[in-house]
Amino acid sequence: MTRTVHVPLGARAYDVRIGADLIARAGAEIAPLLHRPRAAIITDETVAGLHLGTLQTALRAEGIASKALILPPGEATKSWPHLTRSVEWLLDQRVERRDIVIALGGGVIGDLVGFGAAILRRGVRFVQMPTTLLAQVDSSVGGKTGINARQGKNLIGAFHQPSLVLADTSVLDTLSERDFRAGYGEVVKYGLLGDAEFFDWLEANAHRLRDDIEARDHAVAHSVAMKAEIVSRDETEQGERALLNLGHTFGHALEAATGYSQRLLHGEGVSIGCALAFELSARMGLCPQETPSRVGAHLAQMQMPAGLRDVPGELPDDETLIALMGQDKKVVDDRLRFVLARGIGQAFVSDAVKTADLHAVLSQSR
Ligand SMILES: NC(=O)c1ccc[n+]([C@@H]2O[C@H](COP(=O)([O-])OP(=O)(O)OC[C@H]3O[C@@H](n4cnc5c(N)ncnc54)[C@H](O)[C@@H]3O)[C@@H](O)[C@H]2O)c1
Ligand SMILES: O=C(O)C(=O)C[C@@H](O)[C@H](O)[C@H](O)COP(=O)(O)O
Ligand SMILES: [Zn+2]
Repeated sequence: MTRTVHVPLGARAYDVRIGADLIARAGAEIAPLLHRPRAAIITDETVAGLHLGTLQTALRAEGIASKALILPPGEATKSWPHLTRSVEWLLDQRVERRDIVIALGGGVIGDLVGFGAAILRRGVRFVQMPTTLLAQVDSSVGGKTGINARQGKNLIGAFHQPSLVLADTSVLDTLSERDFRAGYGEVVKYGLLGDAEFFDWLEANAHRLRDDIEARDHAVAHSVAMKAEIVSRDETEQGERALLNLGHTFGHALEAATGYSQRLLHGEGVSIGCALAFELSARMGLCPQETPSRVGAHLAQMQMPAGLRDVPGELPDDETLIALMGQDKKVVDDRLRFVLARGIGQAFVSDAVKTADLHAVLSQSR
């Protein structure tokens, strides 16, 4: 069964199609968007080895010719050199303003290619074909695109909505345990930020997501529907959309501190960040201590990292981590703003965090 979530953004509205074997049906899904029968695909080496052939065959079956650029896998690819390489390759392919670029891969490829599409000839359309759990529940939807800087995560980018998202949930079978688990960090985030019932469901069912396609499709579709609702009300993060950043002030600082390396994946940073945001909320008297304990118990049950102690190797001191948080895009007038919570599913944005509480939460988790 294929589920469809519509993202109602007026002239930039699009569908997110979710279900098994969508890559094999991609030609028919994409053909109506094309003005001429050709498409440029950008992907990474791992995904190319596993799924590019299926995509190109599906396009060919509909008479669509395609060329592919294959980039190295990993967070380091979300950087200037690979942006330059991608955009220059697209220009070499003579991709025109009415053509379509396909991003086939995880959040790294989606963010990079989406940004490339945003700036190519001042904006060409693109299709997200997310192949990780993280990309299917989060990064392929909502139009945040960009690359990392030495100074911080996603600091160079643009809002550029895709024209279509095809989330083939069967491709998650080939994902490593670690990447699947990291993606779960963004799934659990939705329950924690705004849907206590979904968190209850995850407590009971999350262990089934890896092997049970029905449970997986439900979790992906529910997450995407939540994101679509928030994004449709606040496309460019003037307010409510910041809730989707739960856990990210901590997580992004940790990713920068570990050099965007395999030491800490984005979803792992988000998992740690969510745990710390709830600890901070309890310390500030916003919610009872039982709430972070419940969050921590679920993360432990799912074998998710939940503290600084779970990051392998040395981390910088608290001052350095807090300085890294200073580059967060939620900062206003030099003041950090955190997503905190009054309970599970009751997140809000606050600029009232005392540095002493921040230090206490960070050092307690080392
Ligand atoms: N734009 C947004 O709204 C948004 C939201 C969340 C995260 N992000 C960004 O997403 C990125 C993380 O994305 P990610 O976790 O998907 O990482 P990723 O793109 O690096 O993918 C993780 C790994 O899985 C491999 N892979 C991908 N699909 C596979 C498959 N089906 N089978 C086997 N291996 C596969 C990749 O090659 C890679 O090695 C971060 O840069 C983060 O900042 C963006
Ligand atoms: O879509 C959003 O909005 C999010 O915040 C989703 C996050 O999971 C994602 O990691 C996003 O890229 C972070 O945004 P940023 O503005 O803090 O870079
Ligand atoms: Zn994220």
